[in-house]
Amino acid sequence: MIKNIAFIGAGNMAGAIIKGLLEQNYPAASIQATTRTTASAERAAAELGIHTSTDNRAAAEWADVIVLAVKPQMLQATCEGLADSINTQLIVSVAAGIDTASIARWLGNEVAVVRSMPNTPSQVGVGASGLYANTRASAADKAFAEQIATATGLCVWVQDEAQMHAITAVSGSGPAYYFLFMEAMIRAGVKLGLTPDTARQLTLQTALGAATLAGQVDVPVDELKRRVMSPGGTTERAISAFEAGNLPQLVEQAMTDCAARSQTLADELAK
Ligand SMILES: NC(=O)C1=CN([C@@H]2O[C@H](COP(=O)(O)OP(=O)(O)OC[C@H]3O[C@@H](n4cnc5c(N)ncnc54)[C@H](O)[C@@H]3O)[C@@H](O)[C@H]2O)C=CC1
Ligand SMILES: O=C(O)[C@@H]1CCC=N1
Repeated sequence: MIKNIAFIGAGNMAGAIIKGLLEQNYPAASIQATTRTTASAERAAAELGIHTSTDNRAAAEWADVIVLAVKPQMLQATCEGLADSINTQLIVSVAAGIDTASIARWLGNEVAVVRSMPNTPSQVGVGASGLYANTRASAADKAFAEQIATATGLCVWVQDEAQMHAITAVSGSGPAYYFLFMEAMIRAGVKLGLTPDTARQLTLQTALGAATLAGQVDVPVDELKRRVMSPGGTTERAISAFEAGNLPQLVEQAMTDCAARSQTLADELAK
């Protein structure tokens, strides 16, 4: 189904979703976005090929669906500025932390709100989004939010809004963990004598191969790991070094800190 979608904020995340939608042939004429300054609106229009402006209210009034894609710290002021322009539009918020009750309150209460936690691979059709809907959202609202999410990748619904913090820790922030790991592997490959280009190509293809294999065979990831590790061979040494450095515990700590930050944003900004 085609509806008019206004993105309030046209930064990294909105840009990734818009590119993903356009890639799926969603009509550019049915997407608008706003930014804070005229210069950034012009940049976004040139990059995305859609109508942009700095007029949140005009975009909201044009839209059937409003995607809130500003920083969490900007969300309250942005919603309060939009409140008079909200009638029957569906609100989709991608802001980390902030709960649907706060968003509805800032917009005037009787509002259907779907909270989405997408990630930047949405830009190339392999995003992963977690969705939660408030009780005002109809089946049609949920279906449209799901349409946006599935146009850009995989999506899962949660019934307990508190789980959005964990989703942020797994998939919202997750791409950055893999990029950090790739960065480290490329650097180590170069240190071991490869050219930067060769190290990069092999690292990226290996990440893609591992994720594709894990997704396509019905084998748990620990068993897939074991199948790479010949007893007394090379991989065993690498895995031993990761375990000696407590990599699994470090990952757990990082994700616990990430989820806690999401909760703190909610506590601080959504009073
Ligand atoms: N970057 C990511 O990987 C992800 C980000 N998010 C969420 O997406 C939201 C946006 O994050 P990013 O895109 O990374 O930030 P960003 O800084 O790249 O983009 C923010 C955008 O908001 C615009 N903006 C600021 N104030 C505005 C206002 N009053 N009216 C209209 N536009 C305004 C800016 O001009 C900019 O285009 C955040 O709430 C974040 O929690 C969610 C999932 C993943
Ligand atoms: O780092 C952040 O706060 C946002 C939310 C999830 C990914 N990026």
